Amino acid sequence: MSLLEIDDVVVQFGGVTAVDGASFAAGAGRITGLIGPNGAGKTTCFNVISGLQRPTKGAVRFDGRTVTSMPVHRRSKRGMGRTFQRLEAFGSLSVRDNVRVAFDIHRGVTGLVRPAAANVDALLERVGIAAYARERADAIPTGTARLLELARCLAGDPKMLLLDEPSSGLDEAETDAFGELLAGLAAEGRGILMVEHDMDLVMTVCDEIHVLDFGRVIASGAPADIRSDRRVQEAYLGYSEDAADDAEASTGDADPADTRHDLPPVAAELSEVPR
Ligand SMILES: Nc1ncnc2c1ncn2[C@@H]1O[C@H](COP(=O)(O)OP(=O)(O)OP(=O)(O)O)[C@@H](O)[C@H]1O
Repeated sequence: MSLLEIDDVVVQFGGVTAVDGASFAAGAGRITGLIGPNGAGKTTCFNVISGLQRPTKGAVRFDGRTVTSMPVHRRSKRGMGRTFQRLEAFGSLSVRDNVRVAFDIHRGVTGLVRPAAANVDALLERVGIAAYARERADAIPTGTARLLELARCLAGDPKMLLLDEPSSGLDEAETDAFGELLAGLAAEGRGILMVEHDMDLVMTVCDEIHVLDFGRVIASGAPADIRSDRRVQEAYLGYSEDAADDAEASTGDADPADTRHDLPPVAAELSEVPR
């Protein structure tokens, strides 16, 4: 049994089916990617997993227990931590105080017992933002603010981290360091499930990837399998490379890949991932 299991989840918003019978799992000690084109249902799945959205149908199991109807704070207490696309830190507090408050919140302590300063500073150091400790949270760059979100989440010592576009705003060197940080967190036995548009990062760090399209899981597997999966290529590119080769062989037409500069960045990146 995996640490996190999503079983046949459906979410309908009026006439819109955002998630359409999705089932997938994410294990302890593993980095699992949840990818898919815009509007595929990734954020809605995250909301169902973390408890912000009640599914129309289906179940979520976490750490051996069905949590489908469990409120957000109880899931959090059981070891589920989440970061958001929008940033949640207290803007007027320093980076260090934001992490200090997160320790307090997770321990249910308000002001009476302070977390050891060493714990706060060690966490800032670990996620790579110690240099910003004294800065106001609303004055730091977006990428750094995302790392602050992660630090606040880690203050709760979660078994499972749900990360929504964690690398956006990071430059290449910061993204490499972030990938190493994720690998270290997984090596400690934490499960990581992340929605991420940076395909290089996803393909480098994930042990397993689930691909959503129109609310359905269209492929699950190791990065190498996902890269070459015909349905995934079709979902991102509008055609598969096998089909393109077939068409070229029969008509002599130009390779449709020549039009890839018109594709959204994520699709272009997927097509450029080395095989
Ligand atoms: N509260 C809502 N009310 C109505 N429709 C919604 C709502 N939330 C999401 N949707 C629709 O559900 C579908 C899935 O949206 P969702 O945000 O989960 O996709 P996503 O894969 O996270 O997209 P993106 O990569 O652009 O963030 C979309 O068609 C979206 O417009």
